[in-house]
Amino acid sequence: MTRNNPPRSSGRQGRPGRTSGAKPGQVAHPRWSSRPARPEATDREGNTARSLPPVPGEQRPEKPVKAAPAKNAPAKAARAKNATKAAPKDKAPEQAGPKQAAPRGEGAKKPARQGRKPGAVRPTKALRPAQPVMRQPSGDPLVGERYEVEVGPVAHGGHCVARHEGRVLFVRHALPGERVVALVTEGTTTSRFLRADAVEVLDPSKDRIEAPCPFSGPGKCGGCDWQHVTPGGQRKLKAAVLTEQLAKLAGLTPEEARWDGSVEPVGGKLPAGEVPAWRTRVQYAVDEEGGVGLRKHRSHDVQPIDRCLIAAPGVTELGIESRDWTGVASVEAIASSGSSDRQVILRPRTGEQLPLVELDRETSIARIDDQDLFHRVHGRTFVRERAAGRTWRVSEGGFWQIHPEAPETLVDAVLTGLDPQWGESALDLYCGVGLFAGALAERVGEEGAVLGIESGKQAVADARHNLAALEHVRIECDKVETLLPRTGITSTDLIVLDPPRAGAGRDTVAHLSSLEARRIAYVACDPAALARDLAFFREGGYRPVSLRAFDLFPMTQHFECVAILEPVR
Ligand SMILES: C[S@@+](CC[C@H](N)C(=O)[O-])C[C@H]1O[C@@H](n2cnc3c(N)ncnc32)[C@H](O)[C@@H]1O
Repeated sequence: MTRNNPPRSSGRQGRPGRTSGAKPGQVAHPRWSSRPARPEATDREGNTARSLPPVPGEQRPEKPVKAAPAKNAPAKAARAKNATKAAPKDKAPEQAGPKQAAPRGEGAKKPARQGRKPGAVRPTKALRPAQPVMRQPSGDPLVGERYEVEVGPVAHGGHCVARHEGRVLFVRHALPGERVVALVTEGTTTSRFLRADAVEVLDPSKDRIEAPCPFSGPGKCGGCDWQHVTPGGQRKLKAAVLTEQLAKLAGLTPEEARWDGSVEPVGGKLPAGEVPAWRTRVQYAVDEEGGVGLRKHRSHDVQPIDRCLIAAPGVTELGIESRDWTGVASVEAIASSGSSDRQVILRPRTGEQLPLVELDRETSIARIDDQDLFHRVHGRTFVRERAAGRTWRVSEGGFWQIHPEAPETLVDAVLTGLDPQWGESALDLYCGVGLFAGALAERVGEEGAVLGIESGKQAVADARHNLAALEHVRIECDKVETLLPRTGITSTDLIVLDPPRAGAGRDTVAHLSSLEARRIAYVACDPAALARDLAFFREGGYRPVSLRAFDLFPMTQHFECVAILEPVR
């Protein structure tokens, strides 16, 4: 059992965090050394590696420690300014109030709302969450209309396409070839398309099954898209989406993309009706009564649940669903698959104090404030994961693949595709806590060089910690599109890029295409962004020589791809 005992002191204390992961010039591989990397790259706020915030879990000095001697006074002054700016982030967590997240049904009384503390600083306007601008849709509303339709092909986004009297409908909970009654959930007479749910299936597909999850279905939880589909049927849908996106956005057939047309199952094939419990990170929403659930599709409404079937056993055993979370807006549960580490990250409702949390297992607890800053409440500020022969520290807010087998699967696909050689130089872009950088570094050896770029400061601190023993790895903190042109690197042997859902974009792809890499591995979680960027790579003289797709998000529309590109000769 874990209780988030209020922190005793007002801040983390001790020695300073690690400074730069590599000495200037240390990774200057011959092919990069024509214009060496800047000795002190800065992140987008002007911090250098030396002025980055200390690493949680390591100790920090009570007083600011003097930065290492600066080469020039202005840089030193800028660092000092940044250190001052960063100070509020390291503020001590407030004392937790006397409230308790008791098991639901124990009748915990709601304490009175707490007002703003005297002297507390109100966030500036820019820091307050933006209010969505609600546009009044034109035309007459069609929500609630029911149309009998023939369901057409699956589309990117977890729905199928149907038509009714010339109007396009995106229908969820349907399957291609089915005849269904579609209930319109969004749209008007002037909308380009309508959104709808299949509420009655008149002619079912052979891939349809009874959804194993009682919270899945029209108007219910938005977490899974394909609960009503056999595992094989889900992978066929994903393959159809990838085929369509490649054709539409890259002008490529599966053959031209060097893809065998399959989405590979991960973690063994399951019989229809069995749900893989793969989700090692679950973001729960909390309703007005303090009950947890998951968000409904395209809605802030909460679908109360008593269990999420795709949650990993390590998440389920925390017993999150059986507690009263009054005063809390959201609960994120993380169960490491590489260690016994468990972490729960709570976001209190505005103006509410954090309740005292009791869970069914030993768990680290953190709090996120109104400005999205993390505060340690109890235990560690990170979880430890295992992959590619290494232990990885992943701090709060840092990226780690959710499926327990994803890191190994993707590292294997990347290394197989790139076939790194001893002494080669490599870039790991959008490197997170350093997963691919670490795997590449082992292969290229100390004669080689690996540069990782990542914009998240804490992820960078984790990556530097995780790869501290590898002298030929350097991690820099900034946006790829900002830093890469400033590194002075004009060529490299290998590139891995694993961008967020939006992809890398035209300018970054153009820059990467100019680096004369022998091979590029593109790890993609969005098939549309991948296809668009493959078209940009073609403009830059690169073509896919292999493409693989992995079902790393079973029961949902999502999947992961690894494309290996080579220069067109
Ligand atoms: C899909 S994750 C990949 C992380 C890592 N490769 C892994 O597998 O664990 C994308 C990462 O890119 C970072 N990121 C997002 N936008 C970025 C940008 N413009 N420049 C650099 N990093 C960025 C995110 O913080 C995140 O860590």
